[in-house]
Amino acid sequence: MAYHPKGHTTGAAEQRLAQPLRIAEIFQSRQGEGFLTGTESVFIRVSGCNLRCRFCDTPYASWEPEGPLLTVEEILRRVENFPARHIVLTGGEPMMFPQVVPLTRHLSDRGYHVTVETAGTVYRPVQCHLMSISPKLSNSTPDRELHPRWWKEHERRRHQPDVIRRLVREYPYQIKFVIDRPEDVDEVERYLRALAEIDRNRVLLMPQGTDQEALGEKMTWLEPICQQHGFRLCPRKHIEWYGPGRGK
Ligand SMILES: C[S@@+](CC[C@H](N)C(=O)[O-])C[C@H]1O[C@@H](n2cnc3c(N)ncnc32)[C@H](O)[C@@H]1O
Ligand SMILES: Nc1nc2[nH]cc(C(=O)O)c2c(=O)[nH]1
Ligand code: SF4
Ligand SMILES: [Mg+2]
Repeated sequence: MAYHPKGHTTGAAEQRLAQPLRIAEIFQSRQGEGFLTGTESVFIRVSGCNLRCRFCDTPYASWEPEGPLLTVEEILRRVENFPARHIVLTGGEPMMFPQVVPLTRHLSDRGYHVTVETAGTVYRPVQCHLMSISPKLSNSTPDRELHPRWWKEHERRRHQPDVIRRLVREYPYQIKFVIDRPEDVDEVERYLRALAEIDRNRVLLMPQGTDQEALGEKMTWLEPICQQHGFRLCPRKHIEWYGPGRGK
């Protein structure tokens, strides 16, 4: 137990909540993915992830987490320097960190619309208006020979059906699957059969890729697959608008 200046003690949970968060970047851009595509938003990218996707487009927030440690108060101050009224809390994996609970509460109290981008492996009672879940399929697993430890941890952690069930029960949501090969859609269908509570109208299929060339090639076969299966296509518009790279 730690001494608290107001005269009472604080427990370990309270102490963790007061710890600063590592933040890879805070920037304003247009939401490029999902139901709110096109909406001007402030992106808060938390550094650190419990998974290691082979294709992760933000390795500076997962494989090699970067950025300064900022308190919730400092994050709120920085966010208020931007005009947008929508927030996208992303990462890395924001739901790993208990501080996102007070952060989302303060943002919502200040009138922001809050989207949380998560792989859906950890539950926390955040206060958000859209839970944007991107469950990780088998195509995300890193190479077993190159990364034996992360191969094992990734496989153990990536599929948490009880967390997904709770998130879709408690929040307005969208589900974005990353599709690398046409066969991945069979895995999506098996996934949705096993989690019958997911509404197919809320499912989007997103091509795997970090540049417009790769995304464009995959969309030639993904678009007709989406039509056949009745899923929405999620083209990752920010890459078309701004190109690859950080902070956009
Ligand atoms: C960097 S992740 C951060 C949030 C959370 N860790 C997650 O994976 O949902 C943000 C979004 O980018 C997607 N993503 C990451 N790398 C990608 C890639 N190479 N191609 C397509 N989508 C990708 C994720 O699936 C997720 O929807
Ligand atoms: N423009 C833009 N839209 C996004 N939507 C989700 C993103 C993310 O990295 O979570 C993202 C991003 O990084 N940039
Ligand atoms: S879960 Fe998200 S942030 Fe983590 S490695 Fe996968 S895509 Fe990157
Ligand atoms: Mg992104």
